[in-house]
Amino acid sequence: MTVKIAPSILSADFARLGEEVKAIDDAGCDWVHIDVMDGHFVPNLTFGPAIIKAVRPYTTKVFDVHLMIDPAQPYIEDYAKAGADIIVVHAEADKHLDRSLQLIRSLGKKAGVSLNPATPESVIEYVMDKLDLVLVMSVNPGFGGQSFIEAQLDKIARIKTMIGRRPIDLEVDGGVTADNAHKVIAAGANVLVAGSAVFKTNDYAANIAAIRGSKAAA
Ligand SMILES: O=C(CO)[C@@H](O)[C@H](O)COP(=O)(O)O
Ligand SMILES: [Fe+2]
Repeated sequence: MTVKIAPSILSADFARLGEEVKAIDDAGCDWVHIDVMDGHFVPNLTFGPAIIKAVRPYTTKVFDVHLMIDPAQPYIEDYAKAGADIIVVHAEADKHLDRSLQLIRSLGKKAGVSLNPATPESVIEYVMDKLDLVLVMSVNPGFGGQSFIEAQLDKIARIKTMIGRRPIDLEVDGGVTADNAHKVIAAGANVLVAGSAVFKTNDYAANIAAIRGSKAAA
């Protein structure tokens, strides 16, 4: 299975965001992960659609937009127009998840749902046919640089079983590093988000390659 790496630009230099997006593209990333936070669903504030639109010309790679906002539904169209390719809403922030997923697809975008660490996988059982991606949060959302919550490995494996042969990506976000990525992949993930592990040094290509090549310590 080919694993995709989606660097989170939450850890990029915001003063040079366009150049940073180009740099991770040049460094061999697969997708660009964009963390949208509202200071309400999560205790932090980040980008709105205007910033996404501004950095869109710096790469042709997939924009994977992780909406940590409540409510999300009224803003979905704005993020679609700004240049998102995948729009991910949080199950906990959406009273009408089924409707949001339908809306995202009706705008011609891929629809994803994200689950906080304490949220059970059962919330996606009746929307499987409307999903293109499931994002398992392996930290509590809001900040980069936190430690991976090991209990999520079991949830990743359960969701992998639920997905079966459906064409649904299984993305894992939070605390993913070259040291633990192999466990996340073994549990069933095929898309890894990494913020601090990619942007920690200037050699983004080496950092991405290290996550891709992650192996258990001998
Ligand atoms: O959605 C989030 C945080 O809420 C993530 O996308 C983080 O930005 C990942 O950062 P690291 O844990 O990899 O540093
Ligand atoms: Fe994220």
